[in-house]
Amino acid sequence: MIEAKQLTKFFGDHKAVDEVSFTVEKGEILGFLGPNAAGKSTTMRMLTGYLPPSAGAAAIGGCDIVADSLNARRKMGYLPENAPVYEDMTVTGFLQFIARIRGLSGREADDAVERTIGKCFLEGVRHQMVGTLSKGFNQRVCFAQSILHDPEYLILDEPTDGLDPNQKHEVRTMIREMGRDKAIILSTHILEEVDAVCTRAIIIANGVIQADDTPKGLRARSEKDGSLAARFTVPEGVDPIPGLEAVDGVVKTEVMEQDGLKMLVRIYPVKKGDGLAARIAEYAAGQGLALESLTEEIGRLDEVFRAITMKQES
Ligand SMILES: Nc1ncnc2c1ncn2[C@@H]1O[C@H](COP(=O)(O)OP(=O)(O)OP(=O)(O)O)[C@@H](O)[C@H]1O
Repeated sequence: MIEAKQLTKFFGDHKAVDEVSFTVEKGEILGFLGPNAAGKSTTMRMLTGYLPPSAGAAAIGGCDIVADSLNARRKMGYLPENAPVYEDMTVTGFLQFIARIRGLSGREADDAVERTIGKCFLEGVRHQMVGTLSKGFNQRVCFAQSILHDPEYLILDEPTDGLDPNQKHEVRTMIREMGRDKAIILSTHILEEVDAVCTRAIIIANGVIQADDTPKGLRARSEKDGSLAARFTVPEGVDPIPGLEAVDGVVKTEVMEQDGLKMLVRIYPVKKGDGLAARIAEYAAGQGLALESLTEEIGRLDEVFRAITMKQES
């Protein structure tokens, strides 16, 4: 388990991280989301022992990151935001160097390097100098060093930053696979990454956790989640809105589009999933509204993210 207990960090008078607490179990992939300067990297640097907390504590697999730092670091892989690499080494040479730092030697080190080169799709550049790699391949090498010793716990600061769409897809697939038996935290600005990879997400703003939920649970916080989008044509001279608002279980409606007699109306239910769509369809048929489509909306993470983080800023 990765455990953060009231982690707090001051830089001078500025409280960058404010009593952040959470746990991540094996089998979980936690997305760490937040606007710029929210405190994501600072939290990760404290979790990995690169930055001492001003208050609070962190433990990796039961080892305190300050009091039992060496054991905690052995158990984890860390991909920092601007990961340092040795530019004048070849990719293979760099990974062999990392293997030695991780205490591997001989056959064990060779096997770990080969396995990682395969996993991270680095075969084609294995003899190239790290300093001459493209940004995306450089990021893959950084990722490779974090998983070389097959750690139980992984902390990844923006792991797909700088990758092209195909590479992003490959790295996400890899993270998902590794997430089956490891505990993983990844920070990202990309909300689709949360849907693609994470089993849970934390939204942090101004150093404080604002939400900690599954992607589905976060989407459900959107006002639009569970609302109905009804597209229909009304008979000449008919205003359908008062009648729609009087249907049992409707809170309010919102006209999204109107073009002559054609309308798109959003209908908000009192309670999600209580069969309102059937009642709306029945009402439309009774009133001669020609219903073209009636769909249930799914809340969007970007709306929830904006609502949560903007509220914090204002
Ligand atoms: N070494 C430091 N000295 C002083 N202030 C710092 C230091 N590191 C971070 N900060 C400040 O702490 C706050 C949080 O920074 P942090 O890098 O953790 O944010 P972040 O959420 O990772 O942002 P981004 O998404 O932009 O990478 C910011 O206001 C930043 O300027």
